[in-house]
Amino acid sequence: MLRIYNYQDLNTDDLQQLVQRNVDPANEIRSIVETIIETVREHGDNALLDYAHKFDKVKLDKLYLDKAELSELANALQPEQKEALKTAYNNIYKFHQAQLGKEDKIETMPGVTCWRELRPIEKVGLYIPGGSAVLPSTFLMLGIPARIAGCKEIVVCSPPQKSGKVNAFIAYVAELLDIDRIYFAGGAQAIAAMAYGTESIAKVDKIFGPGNQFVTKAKTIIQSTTTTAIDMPAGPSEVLVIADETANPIFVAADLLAQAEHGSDSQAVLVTTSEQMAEAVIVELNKQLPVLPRAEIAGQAIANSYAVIVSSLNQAMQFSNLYAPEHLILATESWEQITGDIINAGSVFLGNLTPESVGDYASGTNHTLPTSTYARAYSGVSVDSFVKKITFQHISPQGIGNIGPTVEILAELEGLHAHKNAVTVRLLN
Ligand SMILES: NC(=O)c1ccc[n+]([C@@H]2O[C@H](COP(=O)([O-])OP(=O)(O)OC[C@H]3O[C@@H](n4cnc5c(N)ncnc54)[C@H](O)[C@@H]3O)[C@@H](O)[C@H]2O)c1
Ligand SMILES: N[C@H](CO)Cc1c[nH]c[nH+]1
Ligand SMILES: [Zn+2]
Repeated sequence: MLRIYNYQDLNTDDLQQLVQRNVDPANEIRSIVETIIETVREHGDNALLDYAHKFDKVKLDKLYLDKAELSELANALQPEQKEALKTAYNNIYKFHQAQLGKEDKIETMPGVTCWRELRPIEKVGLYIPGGSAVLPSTFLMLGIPARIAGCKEIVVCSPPQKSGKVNAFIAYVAELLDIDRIYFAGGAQAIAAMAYGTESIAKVDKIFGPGNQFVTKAKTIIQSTTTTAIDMPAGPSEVLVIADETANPIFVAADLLAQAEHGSDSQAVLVTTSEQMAEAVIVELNKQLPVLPRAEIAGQAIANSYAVIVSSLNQAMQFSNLYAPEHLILATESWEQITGDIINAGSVFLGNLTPESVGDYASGTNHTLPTSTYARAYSGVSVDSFVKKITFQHISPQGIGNIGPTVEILAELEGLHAHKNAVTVRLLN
């Protein structure tokens, strides 16, 4: 069950150690992933077929499903299941569509005009996890902003299921998003295939999507070794709940377990101003955990998690900013007083009636979020992730007279005379 720490007993080193997660000290995962990447690079589709057999225990006779096959699979859904996916689709679409705001042109000096225009990234690769649970919600979270941005080519990879197919929910989302094919490739091999290209799978410009430690390590490796970019490291799920005496321990325990059930390497942290709250949450965890179908996985994640007792909500926020959680829940009626102090978090859930699960599925925000302290520097996926913002400038006859002398002096002080001359010739002619 949850280990309990007292914030006041922790020194700086203890705190640094406590907030570390998913470390790969002996580089075991790195070395497995490097071998997989090299093998896919050399052997292309054949390597993908072999890895599907080795890791997913599926003997594939082909590497993808096309539109007609997906459509047939999607027929198996019940009307209420389709409705739920459509509601999620509509909310996510609405929230992301609003991110496409147009920027004004700025005249920095008379006759000197600068502005930015969006252009979609042409070829994008979406990774939809499917190891311990198949996540059609992730397909919505990646496919909707890709479509809104206007990406031309969308490659989708997901691990093959035992049936040798994808599940009907994934197939239906493919229909909603008008996707032509889904490739059967999971783990590091899928990331390598999209970064290098294979006989079947096109090389893409940027790879998106969450995944386990193999997927996340592969993304960080290909980011530094190929010309393919990535959205961010979005690894094993995590949540940090800040709770005071106004929180409901039943809700808090349920929220901790919701992320714990993703995987044994997930983490669910409670930071509370009240020792009684910590005890009440542990009582609730003991009630709720054993009846979960994924109790074993969730139990392992809870065993890797902990609670921290703090003296105030401000101290709670200090710890949370250091931890930089993927998901931050403010289980307090005073949430409005502390939201301004949030510095590092992927996505935030305010008050006692806002479960993290709404963001996972259907409120509209994106659930592909930075983990493992990367929320200190990265944002979650949005339409911005799928576009480039290209800067433009135009100089009028009046503008060259205004800006030219400044550039001549700056070029001269850097000793770059050809730069200076490109201005001078315009001023003189
Ligand atoms: N941060 C986010 O935004 C976010 C969102 C959704 C899910 N997630 C996380 O995504 C993860 C999904 O993980 P998953 O495992 O269910 O699915 P996954 O699709 O990420 O990984 C499955 C693949 O891992 C590979 N694999 C498994 N064992 C291996 C081994 N021993 N060696 C090499 N490769 C191996 C296999 O190829 C398999 O196809 C979870 O940790 C979940 O918490 C994170
Ligand atoms: N909580 C996950 C992100 O860490 C997203 C997800 C998908 N389905 C359920 N949850
Ligand atoms: Zn979740």
